[in-house]
Amino acid sequence: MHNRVIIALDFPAAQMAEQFLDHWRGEQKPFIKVGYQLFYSAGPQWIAKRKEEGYPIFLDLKLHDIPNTVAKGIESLGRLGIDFLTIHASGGRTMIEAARLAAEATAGRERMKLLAVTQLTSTDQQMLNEEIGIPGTVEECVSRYAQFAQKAGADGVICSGQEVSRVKQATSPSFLAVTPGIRPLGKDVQDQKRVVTPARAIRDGADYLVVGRPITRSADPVKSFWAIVEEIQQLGVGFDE
Ligand SMILES: O=C(O)c1cc(=O)[nH]c(=O)n1[C@@H]1O[C@H](COP(=O)(O)O)[C@@H](O)[C@H]1O
Repeated sequence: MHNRVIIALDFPAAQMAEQFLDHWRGEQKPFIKVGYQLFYSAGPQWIAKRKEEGYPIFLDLKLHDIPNTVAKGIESLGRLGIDFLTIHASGGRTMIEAARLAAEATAGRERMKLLAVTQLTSTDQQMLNEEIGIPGTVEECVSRYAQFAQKAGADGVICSGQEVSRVKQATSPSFLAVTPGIRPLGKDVQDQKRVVTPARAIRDGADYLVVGRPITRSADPVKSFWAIVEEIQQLGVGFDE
């Protein structure tokens, strides 16, 4: 169950990320997400090393470009052995298809899973309609993106916990729903807009939670991590681990 909570390692440098991971010494290795802040400074070899040490890795690069460029980028990442990779659903069907083919072509023992970002959890209804220019509700947009992302070959989506049940209805139970924008009760929402608690996200069908600052900025990160794991464990939802 602890691998259902993915820790966003949003740190500026390798050394800081390593110091943070030292808190887990002697504990089971957590599922870690490396975003581009850390990736750009620490580099691909840092990821390969963590993978060798046994960390499950979610590389969050949110690729969004013409199909050929995304495919070539994925080919370059192929040898790192990452478990999850993000691409933007708004790149369209052919971009996602090209990403899938590249992920298959570079797969070792296990193929990386491609997660299509639907609408960022920092986007609210008004921003979607007035700034981004997409009509309709956030839920409608997210479930439409999830449907075409599934048809194009994505393994799942990134969405907020607010849309997760609708995404599962629009796709299938095995299509992954990975939800950032998680805030335990009483925690500061910061720049996030569509937030839910860990329990609500899992109850509504999320497969994985992505949690950054509520753990990384905690005075006791391991305790904060386990508090979230316990909150979802209490729901008694069965996952195949
Ligand atoms: O792709 C992501 O992981 C992502 C998508 C999204 O819509 N919203 C979102 O917050 N994220 C990431 O999830 C993490 C959330 O961090 P906290 O807000 O600190 O919990 C960050 O690393 C974001 O980059």
